[in-house]
This record gives sequence, structure tokens and C-alpha cells, in this order.
Amino acid sequence: MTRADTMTSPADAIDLDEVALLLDIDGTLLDFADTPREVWVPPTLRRTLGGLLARTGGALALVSGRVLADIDLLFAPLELPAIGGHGAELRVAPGERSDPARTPSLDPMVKRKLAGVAELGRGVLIEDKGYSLALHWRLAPDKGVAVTAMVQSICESFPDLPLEAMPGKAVIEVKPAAFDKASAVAELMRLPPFEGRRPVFVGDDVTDERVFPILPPLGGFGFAVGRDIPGTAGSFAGPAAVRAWLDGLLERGA
Ligand SMILES: O=P(O)(O)OC[C@H]1O[C@H](O[C@H]2O[C@H](CO)[C@@H](O)[C@H](O)[C@H]2O)[C@H](O)[C@@H](O)[C@@H]1O
Ligand SMILES: [Mg+2]
Repeated sequence: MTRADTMTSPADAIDLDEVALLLDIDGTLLDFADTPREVWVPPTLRRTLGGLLARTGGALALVSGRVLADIDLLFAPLELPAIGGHGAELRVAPGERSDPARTPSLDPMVKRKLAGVAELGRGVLIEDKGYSLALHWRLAPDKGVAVTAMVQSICESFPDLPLEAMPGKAVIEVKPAAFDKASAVAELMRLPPFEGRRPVFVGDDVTDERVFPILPPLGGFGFAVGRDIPGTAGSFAGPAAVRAWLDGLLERGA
């Protein structure tokens, strides 16, 4: 399949007057690191995103599994429109706050049980996002199967709670089933300045796969990163290729 970093269209045929740019963070804009805190945001990326935000009239948003507070620390001093926590949070414009009543936190009893999974061994990390809890094993790759099995079993032990165990890259995350990136992107695209624009979404992970099918009915399309995903318009080899593409979009004014 043609890769977006080598092809001439449709990645290069984007008109910034028409599109809304929706960008996943980890594995799309940023290279993976051993732990969530160790990722690095190149200064050029901040400048490019800030420039594209202005050039699209505010229609650029990050769409991430990370929560907004975490996103803002990573990209500071830049603050961007963003979907955080896999759709738990929504900020349409810089300076605004996501409505805290929008999504309930994950049940504390579920969190306590999940936190116990870290006993499987050194290198199994807990990330508490309020709305959800993630268990990472990038530092302990041999623990992935056991972590996944324990997490699934814990979720099944709460049959009355609508929980979702979402796999990712060396991680599994438990969240309320009521929201995801696709539902939040659909909501964002109904609001100005996103409304009426063609959504162009770039993402790398399982959670992003739900977003791709909602784009064509809105006149948009998506790009995968690091692999080919059916239903996308192409794929980028990795985050460096995505960053170079964004630099190019801004440079030529698209
Ligand atoms: O939706 P995204 O913006 O792609 O966020 C997905 C998850 O990214 C982070 O975890 C992943 O990246 C870490 C840093 O490179 C890596 O150590 C970890 O193994 C990956 O799973 C983040 O920590 C999660 O909260 C996000 O859901
Ligand atoms: Mg990602």
C-alpha cells in the first residue's frame, strides 16, 4: 500500500481552509518511550502545531488517550483544542475547560482491584487517569499476556458495570464503555470552528480504528501510522514522517 510520506495525494492535496486536523499523540506525533513521562516533544512540533492551529482558524485538535492535564504539561506553553482520556474530555478551544460532569470517574473499587495487577512484577506500571486506569508493561514485555488476562477477569467480576478493557501498545486500559475517541470526534465535529470542515485524522492504535469509519460521512478521511489500516487513505511510516508532513503543510500554506 502506498505510504503517505512518499505519495502525492491525498495527504498532499489537503486544503487548510477546508479541513479540521485531528491528531493522535503517542505513536503518531511523538515517538514511543519506555514510560509515559519520558516522551519528548520537539520544539519544532510545538511551532508547527501552533502555526497550523492559526492557519486552520482553530480547527486543529489533539485526540489522545492521555488526559488534558497531561497533554498540557507535555506541550506547554502551547495549549490546543483536544479530546483527552479516549473521549472522556473535550476542549474545543485553548483556555476552555472540559466539563467535569461530562464523564464519571472509574469506580474506585475497580481501580483498587486493577492496581493489584502490578503485583505481577517489576515494570508493570499503573497510570491513573481518573476516568480510567491503564496498566503498562513496556518495561516488562514478558508480563503482557498475564496482565491482559488478569485485567479481563477483573472486568468480568463487575458484570453490572459497563466497563471496557481497551488494548493498546504495551498497555491495557479500563474505562467506562460509554465513550470513545469516535464518539468524541463526532461531537467535536458538530461544534464551531470544526463544524462544516472535513476531518483529517491521523492515528496509530486500536482505539483510533474506531475513528476512521466515521470520517467519510463527514467528507473526511484518515491516515494510519506504522501500519496499514483498511479504510484509511494511506499510512505514514512513523511519527517522524507525520511531523515532516505537518511541517510541509504549514510551509506551503496549503
Ligand atoms: O491516544 P494516544 O495519544 O496515542 O495515547 C495512547 C496512550 O499513550 C501513552 O502510552 C503509550 O505511550 C507511552 C510513551 O511512549 C509508552 O510508554 C506506552 O507503552 C504506550 O502505551 C499514554 O501513557 C496512555 O495514557 C495513552 O492512552
Ligand atoms: Mg497513539
